[in-house]
Amino acid sequence: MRPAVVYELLKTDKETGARAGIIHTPHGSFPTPMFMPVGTLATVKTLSPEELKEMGSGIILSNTYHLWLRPGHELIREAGGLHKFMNWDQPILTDSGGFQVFSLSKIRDIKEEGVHFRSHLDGSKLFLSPEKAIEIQEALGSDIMMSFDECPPYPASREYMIQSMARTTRWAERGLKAHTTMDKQSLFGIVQGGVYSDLRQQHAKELASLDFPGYSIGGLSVGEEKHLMNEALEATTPFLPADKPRYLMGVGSPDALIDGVIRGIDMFDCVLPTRIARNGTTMTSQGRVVIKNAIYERDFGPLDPNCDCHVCKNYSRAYLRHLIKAKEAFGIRLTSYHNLYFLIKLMEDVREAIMEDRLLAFREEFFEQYGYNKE
Ligand SMILES: CNc1nc2cc3c(=O)[nH]c(N)nc3c(CC[C@H]3O[C@@H](OC)[C@H](OC)[C@@H]3OC)c2[nH]1
Repeated sequence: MRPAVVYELLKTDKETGARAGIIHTPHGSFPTPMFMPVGTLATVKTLSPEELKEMGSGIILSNTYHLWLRPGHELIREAGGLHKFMNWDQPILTDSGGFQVFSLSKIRDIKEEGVHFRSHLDGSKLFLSPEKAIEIQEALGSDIMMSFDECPPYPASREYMIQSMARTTRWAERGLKAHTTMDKQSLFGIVQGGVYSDLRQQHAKELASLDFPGYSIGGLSVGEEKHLMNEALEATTPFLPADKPRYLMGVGSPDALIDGVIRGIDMFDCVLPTRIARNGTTMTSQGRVVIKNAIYERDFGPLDPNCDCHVCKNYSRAYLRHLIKAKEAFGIRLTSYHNLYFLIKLMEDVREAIMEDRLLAFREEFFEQYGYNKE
């Protein structure tokens, strides 16, 4: 079966094994490494599809769990699918809902057939399974779908992890069977294993043998220390096929993105840039700027003098500070736009460094400028 998602590897950085490539999907192609804006409820909060295209966002995310509960996947199917519903004609990636069940709903009961839980909206009884997660994502018309998995709580014992991984593999196989109703495959397997390197390697090999068109690395960015995430990646990516994309779920901050690319990751998502933007915290080439800080009251310069986004070219720190303190919606739009632009541009700069075999030098310089080395 020809997969709908095809990875084209263009270059591997000589020093690190980091990759530059292109991912082709039914709704178009995008360059990697790529940061993917999160649009949980079928909108990247406060920003329009036109603005997302303008900033270079090649693909956005939406969330199966949330859209299933509200407005419902059948409604979106009747609307002609998620692309039409939200007026986004480029690639969309959706999660399987597993993570949200475990992170949002209090009462849940995990069984072999799936997870019984209550809606976090109205407490109604719900049931999510590998087959149901495929049905919802196909109704949405997602270009890249996630297998239904368990993202175990952190920390989890080895015994729990071994049982959970085995069930996640069985669920992944059920998803592959349920998914062939589409004429092409666009389902990613999700590698678990917590912070146990041997389990990470084992699960990567297990899922690699199922020949998915792409692989997500789950179970991370759940509170573990940065070095444990990096070690988990080092135990995982070498055992995933080099000709398939790797997506690190829920990551993240500028340093974690660069360190993930160095360890063979191609795709990232995180709510961080839009979440911190809502209280006026921004990412700039000189590190974080918390715009509500009084030092910016009469700072009529750009948010980031090294950024060429329309926010940094047209608005001052003093104006942004005024809007955020006044809780003006336009202020949140501007900080959200800039933060997403910053991470998408960072991935473009990283991609260029890979093409020129100078990623470690880039990392050194970026960390210095951003102020990471001061920590
Ligand atoms: C923050 N740290 C983090 N670690 C994660 C680990 C997993 C995991 O092991 N399995 C699954 N299935 N999902 C995970 C997710 C959720 C990503 C989604 O969560 C949504 O963002 C909150 C977004 O939905 C638009 C995104 O869609 C792919 C994680 N998020």
